[in-house]
Amino acid sequence: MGAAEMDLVTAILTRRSEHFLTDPAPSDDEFADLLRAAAAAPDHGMLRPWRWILVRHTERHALGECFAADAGAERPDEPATEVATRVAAKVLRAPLLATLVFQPRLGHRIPEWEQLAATSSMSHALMLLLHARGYGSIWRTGAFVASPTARQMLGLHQDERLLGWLYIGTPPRDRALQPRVVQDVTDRLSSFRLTEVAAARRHP
Ligand SMILES: Cc1cc2nc3c(=O)[nH]c(=O)nc-3n(C[C@H](O)[C@H](O)[C@H](O)COP(=O)(O)O)c2cc1C
Repeated sequence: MGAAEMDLVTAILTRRSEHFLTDPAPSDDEFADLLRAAAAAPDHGMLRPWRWILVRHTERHALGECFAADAGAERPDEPATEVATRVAAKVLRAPLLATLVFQPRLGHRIPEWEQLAATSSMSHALMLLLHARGYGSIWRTGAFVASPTARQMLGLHQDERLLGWLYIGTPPRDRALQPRVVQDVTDRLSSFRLTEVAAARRHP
């Protein structure tokens, strides 16, 4: 990883979900390289309870057809062919669709929610690393994470859960890299004071 890459605060504040992405996307080797770094995210028990399935090129169309097959059943008011065309085209919004699969170790001493937290931490780290390299990404979920057709085509096991897709590619060239307006979240912050506990005990 090059030292010239963006500093951490800049990367965090300038990363945005990118809705329209084009070539180039990272190669398989570059993706693996970034993933090795992202996998350093905190992971209780170091279980790495996840895997990625990369979908590119014409394989995207096969995924789009899975989405269309499942969407058609859910939208009876719209003509089926229109639904199919619209939904199938969604996969063309980026050259690389990295499928995030959660593989919880069931019955493990590390609870499932902690495994999910570790997976989410890794995914965010990966988005930041992609951004620092000049790529854009967006984590997309929606109803298709439950698509039985997509699950079957991608070869998911029964205990695995689809957490969605990182759509990855290059953002438009004129995309301004403005740091976002930092939100005040101090209302989500408090400091515990022992004196308050003592007061509550005295006056319950
Ligand atoms: C788990 C997860 C699922 C998401 N699913 C979608 C989605 O299905 N469609 C979408 O447009 N954005 C999706 N997003 C992106 C959020 O909408 C986006 O992060 C949010 O609007 C804030 O924008 P920002 O990432 O540019 O800060 C998802 C984000 C996360 C973390």
